[in-house]
Amino acid sequence: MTEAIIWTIASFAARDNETNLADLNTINALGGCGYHVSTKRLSDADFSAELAVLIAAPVASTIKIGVIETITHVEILADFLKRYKKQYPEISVIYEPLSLSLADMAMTESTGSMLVDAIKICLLPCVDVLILPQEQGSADSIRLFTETTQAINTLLSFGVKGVCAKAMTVKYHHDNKQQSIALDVYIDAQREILLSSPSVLSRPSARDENSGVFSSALATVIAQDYPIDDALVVARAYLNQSAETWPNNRNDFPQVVLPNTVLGDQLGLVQQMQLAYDFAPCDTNRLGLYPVVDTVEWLEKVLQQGVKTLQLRIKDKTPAEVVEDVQAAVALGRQYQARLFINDYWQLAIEHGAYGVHLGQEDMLIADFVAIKQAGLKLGLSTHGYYEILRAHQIKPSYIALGHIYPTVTKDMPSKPQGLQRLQRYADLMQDYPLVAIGGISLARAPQVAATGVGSVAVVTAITRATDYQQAIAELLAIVEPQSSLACVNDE
Ligand SMILES: Cc1ncc(COP(=O)(O)OP(=O)(O)O)c(N)n1
Ligand SMILES: Cc1ncsc1CCOP(=O)(O)O
Ligand SMILES: [Mg+2]
Repeated sequence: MTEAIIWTIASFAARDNETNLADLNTINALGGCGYHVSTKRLSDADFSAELAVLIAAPVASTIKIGVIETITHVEILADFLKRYKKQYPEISVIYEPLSLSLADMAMTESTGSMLVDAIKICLLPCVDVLILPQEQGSADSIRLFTETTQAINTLLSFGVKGVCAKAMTVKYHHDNKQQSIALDVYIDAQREILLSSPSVLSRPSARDENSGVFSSALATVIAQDYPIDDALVVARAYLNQSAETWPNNRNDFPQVVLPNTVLGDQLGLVQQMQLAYDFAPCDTNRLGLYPVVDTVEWLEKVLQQGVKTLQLRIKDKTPAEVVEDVQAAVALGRQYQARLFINDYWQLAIEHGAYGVHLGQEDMLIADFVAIKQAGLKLGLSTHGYYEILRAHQIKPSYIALGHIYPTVTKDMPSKPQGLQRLQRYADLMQDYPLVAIGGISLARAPQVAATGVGSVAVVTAITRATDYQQAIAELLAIVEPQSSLACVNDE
């Protein structure tokens, strides 16, 4: 893994050393390596010279910008960033101007401040993520939320790629009591993310919101190649804790706000999803070896080798053609007392009484989760990182699948492979769940995957393309289920 290099460029009117230290501590705590340029009291020529020195430092993965005090510094920096981004298009620029408010920044006409105007015109088009504090004025949460999303959309029109309005205090009603939470709202062209955390007052150990630590944390996580949604979640968890380590306590992580929840309803989120919560638990937290196959013939072959968790994943037939396969699959699952999951075809799974269904993130928008839950089927959900794991956790499925761990030839994946370190982090964070690792897991890789503590390893080609599938299953079972008791599971 290449080193995560973060450059920080800022001038602080007060508390310089304290703030710079907080930045660098954050970067170190989260596994990055920071290089800092302080712009304070620098002449324009000296500022340009400092930036030229930075060019000689190791290439940045992300650049964090804090307070920039003068119009010419803004112009010099914007010019520098434009040139640097041309040379290194992968680089991300995170900007947290601290003293500027969302409302001021989002004004379309001039604010009367030439500095703010210069920031909007010159700097924002070079910025990937702008982080602004939310004004705490309104007692009406829905209005505050609506105004915030409008302000963010205005800012996006200035050319910044994504905007996060951070730690907005939202009051809402739950169980006849008024609750107060801190809400982060992030919007870019592809996504809108809402994260809720306990209010700052109820978290005495939380870090100072106005110290620039959020953007340093975000920059450091992005520098390690985490996508923006995951980086937001980790940065928020870091702010919510006091420890100077990568966050790993679930209490510190935010909750993803979904429609059909008390908070989601009160924020006026549109209900596109038929969501249900708290699915039937699996009969074990350790689902063991989990072959995923595309024919009834393969189901029977793996069942004959003692497999107790398996999935029928058919991608090349019409729904009508699949009916008989699902029927036969359910019958086999019963005969072998195995946990049979049906991928995608949740209606057929309900109709024919499968043990469970496996669905992906996109299915959350279209599948009827209420019907799946009411039918008593177990639900497995795919996830591809922190954000999706927390989103799945809101629904409390029967298991969470974590993927893809290694490159896979079986499915075109839009995301990058997670790798073992991330898998270990997810396994530690979600250890109370049945977890399934999937994607590119070969016989040779299975021991390291199992050692992360996930109770189940799902494979396709490790079995279906093995020269001797029976031997492959025996060896995989020995790795994943060393103390397998082969308990009956369908006699409930
Ligand atoms: C155990 C397990 N994990 C993940 C997947 C992938 O499911 P999904 O995201 O729905 O993608 P498709 O399999 O439908 O292509 C899975 N099937 N099983
Ligand atoms: C269905 C699926 N979802 C994520 S990776 C994957 C395919 C896993 O197949 P293989 O074990 O052959 O990499
Ligand atoms: Mg699917």
